[in-house]
Amino acid sequence: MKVGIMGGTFDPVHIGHMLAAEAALQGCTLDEVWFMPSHIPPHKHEAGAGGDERLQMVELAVGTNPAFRTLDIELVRGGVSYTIDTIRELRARYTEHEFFFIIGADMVNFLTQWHGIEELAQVLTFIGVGRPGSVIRKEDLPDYLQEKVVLVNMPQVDISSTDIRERLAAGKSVRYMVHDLVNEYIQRSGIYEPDTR
Ligand SMILES: Nc1ncnc2c1ncn2[C@@H]1O[C@H](COP(=O)(O)OP(=O)(O)OP(=O)(O)O)[C@@H](O)[C@H]1O
Ligand SMILES: O=C(O)c1ccc[n+]([C@@H]2O[C@H](COP(=O)([O-])O)[C@@H](O)[C@H]2O)c1
Repeated sequence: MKVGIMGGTFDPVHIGHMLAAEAALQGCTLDEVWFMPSHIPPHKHEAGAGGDERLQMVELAVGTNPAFRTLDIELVRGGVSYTIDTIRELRARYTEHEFFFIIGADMVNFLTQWHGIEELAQVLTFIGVGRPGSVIRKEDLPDYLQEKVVLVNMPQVDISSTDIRERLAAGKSVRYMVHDLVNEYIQRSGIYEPDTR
């Protein structure tokens, strides 16, 4: 089975993530995409919402799509979520699966900075999906990575979790930027309201 791992902080999950996953699923004929919230992301600020909350929002966004599922492996492991540790664990657990890792175009140019990138490039293929404002320079990557990065197009949406958190903090609507059920969850739980943190 061909599985695309969609790793992220998902603070919160938004339609850019869903469109990227769908584009990778279709563009690379994957069987499934597994959405995997990180515990502590390696290269950025710690998440605002807790792991359980981010996982719940991802579960709501994935819904009943039979090709999508959620994976709590990094939240369960704790600590900093290095992809190399995760992929080693997944390959040991699912010996028959072929793994792909889906990333936004903004991340492709920084792949060389990932922990254990040479080992990662041996055991999986990265799928880079277009993201507004990012130019993918595959030719700047070392040879061993160029052949392990596949690019797919997606309908471009200039949305980030940062924008969404800022909009919420300013009391603005994020309707249609996130799945309706995620929007309801955010409103009901108040997780991004400044006074609850
Ligand atoms: N609008 C988008 N289009 C394409 N890919 C995206 C988009 N938003 C996020 N991604 C990709 O999804 C993955 C997970 O992203 P992440 O959870 O960090 O969201 P983010 O919106 O970039 O968050 P933040 O604004 O908090 O940094 C990353 O590979 C990222 O590049
Ligand atoms: O392992 C690494 O060195 C590494 C460095 C940067 C990002 N990642 C992974 O890439 C995914 C997207 O990262 P982010 O920061 O956009 O949430 C997420 O699963 C991270 O754990 C992994």
